[in-house]
Amino acid sequence: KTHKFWETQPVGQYKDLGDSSLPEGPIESPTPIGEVKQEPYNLPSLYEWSTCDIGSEETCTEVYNLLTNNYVEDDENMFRFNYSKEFLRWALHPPGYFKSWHIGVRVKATKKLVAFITGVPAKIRVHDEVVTMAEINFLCVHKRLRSKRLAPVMIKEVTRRVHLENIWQAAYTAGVVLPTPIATCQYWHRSLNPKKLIDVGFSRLGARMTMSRTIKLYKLPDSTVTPGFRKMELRDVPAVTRLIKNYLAQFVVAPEFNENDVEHLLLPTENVVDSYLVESPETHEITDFCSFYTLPSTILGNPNYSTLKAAYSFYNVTTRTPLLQLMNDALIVAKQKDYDVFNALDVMHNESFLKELKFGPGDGQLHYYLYNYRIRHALKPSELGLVLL
Ligand SMILES: COc1cccc(CC(=N)NC(=O)c2cccnc2OC2CCNCC2)c1
Repeated sequence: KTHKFWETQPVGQYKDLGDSSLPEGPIESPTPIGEVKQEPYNLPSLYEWSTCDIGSEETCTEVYNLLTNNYVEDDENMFRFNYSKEFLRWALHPPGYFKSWHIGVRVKATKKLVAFITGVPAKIRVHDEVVTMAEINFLCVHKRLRSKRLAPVMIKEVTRRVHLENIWQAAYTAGVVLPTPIATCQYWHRSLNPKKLIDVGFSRLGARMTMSRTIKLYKLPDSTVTPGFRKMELRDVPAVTRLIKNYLAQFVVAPEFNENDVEHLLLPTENVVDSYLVESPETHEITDFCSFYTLPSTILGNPNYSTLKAAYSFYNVTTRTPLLQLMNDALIVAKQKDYDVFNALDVMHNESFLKELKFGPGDGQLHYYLYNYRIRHALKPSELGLVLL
């Protein structure tokens, strides 16, 4: 497949594959700040750039509506991600965020928001190099404006604005293969409400399986089993930060979290992110942690249901409790909170529980990418300690 745009960018190129003489690390050197293009890239004449203040209720609603109607769908176009407004405010306002990296495209004549792309700053370690990067997300072009080549100019514009803050690398994911993935992950789903999942076509009744047998197969206990398992609270931030920093150190690519990051990203926020920990009843030491974020999907064209309530595995750490048992408690809590499905990628140590906890493989893959940073060999998913929203 020809990638007219990506062949012009500082990313691993197919022609470089196998050329182990190329060093790991930045592909291009930083541009002297005075030489970074000061003015925005040109858009087609009908459109204009519009920095979006997600903190504004009106603008957040415009972004929400654009994504709700035009963002990523599954391969069979049966579901579309339906990020909530509170999720968008949370995802786009991490410590140190730049409003200028929340970029919209509007129709000049009507001011209608028709496209969007975002970046947020994050410290990502690659092997033992900690690099400040932009995490790029929410690239969305209105369905009616597809194949007008808007995406390349939006990617160049967010790159320009990231460069203006003296940041030269980025991380992003996509369901499509571009030059060149640093890792390719499989996604898995654990049914919590199998009857609804089958009704809406997310799952199919197994061969030689009845509906009642299927409901029984996925049944979970009413309450969690690990002694000391409880919701994370503000007072837990220092201990959880220590726990997660130590745990993520084992992966080749992983975020470097400080206490501010942990407080923002992992402290429970209603309908956005849930996190639990195990506090030893004897020593009161915090030994384990699990978390998931809430990303519903609109169900396209089903008469009985409009929304799929999905939990996405986020960061999970064990030092005492078996990961299998901790994750089963996460499933139990998600079921208690009426989620229909619990999704996970095969990153970190997730592979060790997926099959045993009755996850089924999804029908797609999620590819991870770094911009302007070469990694000599693609990573196994188990070497990846980074979960993007
Ligand atoms: C069930 O509704 C869907 C609506 C749109 C797309 C997909 C399939 C899909 N593309 N799933 C994932 O990318 C995925 C599957 C498991 C875990 N995380 C995921 O993606 C996350 C991380 C990347 N940004 C989107 C959310 C499913």
